[in-house]
Amino acid sequence: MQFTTLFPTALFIVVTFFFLSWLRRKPLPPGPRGWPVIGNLLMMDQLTHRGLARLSEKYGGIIHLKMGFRHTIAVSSPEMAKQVLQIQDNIFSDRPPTIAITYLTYDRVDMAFGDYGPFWRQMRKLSVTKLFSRNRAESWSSVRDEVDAMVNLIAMNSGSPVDLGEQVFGLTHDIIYRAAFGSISAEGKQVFVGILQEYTKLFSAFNVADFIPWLGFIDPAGLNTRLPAARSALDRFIDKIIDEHLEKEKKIGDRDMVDEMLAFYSDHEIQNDSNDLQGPVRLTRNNIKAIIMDIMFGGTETVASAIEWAMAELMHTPEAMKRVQQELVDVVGLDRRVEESDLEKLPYFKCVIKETLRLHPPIPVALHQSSKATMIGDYHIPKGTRVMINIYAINRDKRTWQDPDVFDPSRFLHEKSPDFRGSNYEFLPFGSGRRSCPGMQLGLYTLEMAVARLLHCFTWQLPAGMKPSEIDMSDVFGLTAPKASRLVAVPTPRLSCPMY
Ligand code: HEM
Repeated sequence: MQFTTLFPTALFIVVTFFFLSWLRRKPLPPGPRGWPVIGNLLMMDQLTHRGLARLSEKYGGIIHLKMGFRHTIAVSSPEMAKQVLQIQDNIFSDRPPTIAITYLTYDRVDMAFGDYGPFWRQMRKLSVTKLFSRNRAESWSSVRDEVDAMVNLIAMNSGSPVDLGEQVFGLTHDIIYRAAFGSISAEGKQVFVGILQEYTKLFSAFNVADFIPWLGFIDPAGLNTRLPAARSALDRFIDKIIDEHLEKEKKIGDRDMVDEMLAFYSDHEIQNDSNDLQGPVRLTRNNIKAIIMDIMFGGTETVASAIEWAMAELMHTPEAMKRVQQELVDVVGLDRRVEESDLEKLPYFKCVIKETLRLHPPIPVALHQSSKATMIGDYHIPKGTRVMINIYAINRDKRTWQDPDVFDPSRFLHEKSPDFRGSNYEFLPFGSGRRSCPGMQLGLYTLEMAVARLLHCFTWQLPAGMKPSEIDMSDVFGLTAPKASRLVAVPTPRLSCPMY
């Protein structure tokens, strides 16, 4: 056959093939129509837990948005969450790499932001067995000591309004700072909290280059200078701590999280795509710094916001407050402090904790990414699609929960009520599957000890005749969803034993 006839025939076959596969391709999930090039970028301010919940009422449990060049889906029903977190967990366990995250985590050499793979599995194993394990008694004792210190401080100010929000955010910073670095230097903590706050702002800042890469020169938030400044501040701070730790050998019982990681320290740069799962774990300075930031992000705002929400919901619902405080009197009495061993004997208190995590999941939207193209139901999900799992919307799904927006701890008294350990997809405060929270035990312990002691040691009143219905119950959306305004209340001691 001559070239002049061969070429058009081949071209016809190729074009027909692509046209037919395009026709056969399944549709993307439903969602609002976007504009050419920018897609749905103008809806950016609606992509909060509440905004996405509203969109899902209109379009269903899975919706598609095109953010610039990026396919994005939002999952807001238990059935769709099960698809992503269990049935196709192997495909949906990557994390979306934004420019800020990649830079601030030294190219994602940590656990929380790294993609699923052999390196991530090694980091996860190290975290679960060495850092967050119940066997690391030091972390658990730092929780008890710091909760006691907070209660003592509040007792000294009894009768006057206390900014409970500020107290509990300070508490979780102290706990994690001490568990990570072994000390509680006030000056060091202040510098570190400053770095942490800037990291939080940078992680959640909108950067148009994440969606349309050639628009990177538009930088209204000044990210191009703020990112290097934030990372250098962290380098200066943690390098000094690592050097100090390397100089001092510590006994097993005195080891903090940095000591635990330094046991795997290597000066040589390692490949984070290494397939060598059998070989020993080796950590560079950058790994250690990035993992410390995971622990700080994972363990501070999440727990603090849950403690503040529990207290706010109880003050907003006086019958629930009365019932939980009566249970503490009946089970523990008023002549000693509530201890860890009492917690299992406090069924209503446990329900208060669950109901708080249902209404106010500390991470309202979990972010994942697909590693290859797949199908969910009849919908096509392209490779590299960003997935927003709307835990907030799932925990308030009308089909599962009666009066979903009402704070009613007794709904969890029923034997068959869902549990939060990851196998009930209608209640997911800690996520589920491979990327679920590795710090759940430590987080729950802190949350329960702090709330139990605040409720047992004091009665709480609102300041200056304020009514429960006047408490501001709105939240702000970021990596977590804390109360928009701090909870202020007046404590009166109620135990007969000395408080400080
Ligand atoms: C009430 C307390 C807490 C809640 C509700 C919570 C919730 C969550 C959720 C929803 C995720 C994401 C799951 C997903 O992407 O599917 C997560 C991940 C994570 N959490 Fe927690 N968390 C809490 C406390 C903690 C604590 C105390 C730590 C550490 C000290 C921690 C460390 C982490 C880390 C490192 C990840 C990332 C895991 C990975 O990507 O593999 N969390 N947490």
